[in-house]
Amino acid sequence: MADAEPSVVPAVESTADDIAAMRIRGAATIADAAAAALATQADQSEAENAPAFRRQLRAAARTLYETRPTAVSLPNALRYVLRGMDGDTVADLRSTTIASAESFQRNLAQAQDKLGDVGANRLRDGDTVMTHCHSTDALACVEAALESGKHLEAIVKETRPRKQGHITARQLRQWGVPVTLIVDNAARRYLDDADHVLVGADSIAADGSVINKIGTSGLAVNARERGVPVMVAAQTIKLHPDTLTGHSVEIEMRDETEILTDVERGAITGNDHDRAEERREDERPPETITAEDGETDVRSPETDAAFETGTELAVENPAFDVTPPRYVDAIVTEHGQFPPESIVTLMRELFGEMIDEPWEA
Ligand SMILES: O=P(O)(O)OC[C@H]1O[C@H](OP(=O)(O)O)[C@H](O)[C@@H]1O
Repeated sequence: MADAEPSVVPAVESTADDIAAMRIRGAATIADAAAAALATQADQSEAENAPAFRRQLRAAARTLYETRPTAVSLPNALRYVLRGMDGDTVADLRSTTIASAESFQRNLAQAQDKLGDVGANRLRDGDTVMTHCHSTDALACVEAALESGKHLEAIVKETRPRKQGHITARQLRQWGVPVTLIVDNAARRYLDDADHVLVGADSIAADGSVINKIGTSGLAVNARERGVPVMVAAQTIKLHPDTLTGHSVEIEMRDETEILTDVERGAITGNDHDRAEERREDERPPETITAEDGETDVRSPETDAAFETGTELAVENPAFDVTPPRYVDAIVTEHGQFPPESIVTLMRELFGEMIDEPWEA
């Protein structure tokens, strides 16, 4: 019989729920919360011996890992913390794991400050930046520029469906930056007023592709056409090590309810109660169909399809897209700025070729 999954402390479960529901969101913030949750697991573990402690920490990491698939900062955080777990006793394992989580969180904050200084050097006094979504790495560049005395203005894309642009607008206004909020579809029109497009990243692939909030790639293509440079602010925990060995980055598909309420769905389909899973079983075609001549047919994909016609509505809600490196001018990290095509050298230096998944061990 397989061993039961080790229990994880409630704080880990609630952090995982918050990440999945995007109450905790943003790649760096997710990484920070995941490291904190592992520290809490270590602190509150009641494991009786070292192997049991290790199993619990791995289970906690798996619980966090399975929340959202795209931002690589999450597995990179889990790897970092679990690599620091060291010792032969529960006491040693506890203290080293907590120290490792704290060290990760410190590095995260320092990296953001450093990349902010690098990014700020690209911004001139009087520039206008166009932003997409809400990125703490991107905002760190603006903050550093403001602190060095530069005056900036911002055109902030709303960023449907979750409107994280509103968070960006609020933060920029608190810093005294004049903000023009626009709907996503107005971006091309306002690019003529922008000196930079400034975005963050959830993952960066070895070829320099940038995986960021849905809408980034269209913005970058339009910016290239208008001659506006695109700057991606991404500390190195956003570099996706699996892409060094040919893996691609999974794009998260989120629930359609972020786009459509049930009432809106009903208005489109003409059906007030149109959720497929809620359709009453007696509305479905029978398993067998008796034709007028008495012949009996088994229900087929064709008859199912006919039933669906006119009632089903497909809604797709990808959370991220991929911007090819040719549309990106610079990736700004805590190690300096890189043309996207050369980011692979930094990835090799930081990660090597082989990547483990310590939560599976
Ligand atoms: O790490 P920082 O720069 O804060 O955020 C990076 C990215 O994380 C966000 O994803 P989501 O809102 O969690 O889906 C956005 O796509 C943002 O650009």
